[in-house]
Amino acid sequence: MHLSAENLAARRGEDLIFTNVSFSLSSGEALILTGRNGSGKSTLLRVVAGLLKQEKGCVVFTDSKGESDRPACEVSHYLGHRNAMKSELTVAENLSFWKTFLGDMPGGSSLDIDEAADAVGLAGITHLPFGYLSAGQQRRIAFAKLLVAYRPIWILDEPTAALDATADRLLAQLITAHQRSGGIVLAATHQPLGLSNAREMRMTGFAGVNAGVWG
Ligand SMILES: Nc1ncnc2c1ncn2[C@@H]1O[C@H](COP(=O)(O)OP(=O)(O)OP(=O)(O)O)[C@@H](O)[C@H]1O
Repeated sequence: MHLSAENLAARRGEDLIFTNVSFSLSSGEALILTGRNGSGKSTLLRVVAGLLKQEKGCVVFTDSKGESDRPACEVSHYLGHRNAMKSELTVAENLSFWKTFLGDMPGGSSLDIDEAADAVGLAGITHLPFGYLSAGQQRRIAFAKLLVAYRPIWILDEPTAALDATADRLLAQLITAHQRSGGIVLAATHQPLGLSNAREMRMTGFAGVNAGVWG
């Protein structure tokens, strides 16, 4: 399995945010995007997740059979800045929705709702409305969404935002387990995630790009 990006460029509004961004990740690998605020980390993640159309370049996912006919967004979990949960619904209802909506892909397995809540250290509160949870608890449950439906690629934007040190370690363990089972991780962060098999790519925005590339 393989995820690659070739010469990506992206625009937000009128502004060109980056050009010529390439990477290549195989099963079990992680790429951590770092860089100052506004350098384009979220933009790159959104392009790979299929939420934003790139200006140039391409993203290619190749499955374990060597086939590249599925877009990366179809085989990815995307955890953005927002948690994508309904405040009025209980934790169990939110996770059940995502489990049913996303379903599993071939090649891996998922947890049931209680197992996923347990995996993020929040067993026993799945009956509560999501809106009652603290910011860190909400983030943990947003992470549990990744566990209730199998996707080989995890795209994570500031996954540790609002998390305490225990949750940081828990999340690193879950990411590591995903990598060990052959998964690929692409994450943006300002804090070290404590992953072992991870490379870093520092985003610089458009500032360092040579003039003239748009010829
Ligand atoms: N919808 C939009 N329209 C116009 N410009 C945008 C839009 N969204 C983001 N931008 C700009 O794109 C640039 C890159 O933003 P992006 O969110 O990718 O940065 P980032 O590296 O993730 O930053 P941070 O570390 O603050 O999360 C910023 O200058 C931002 O102002």
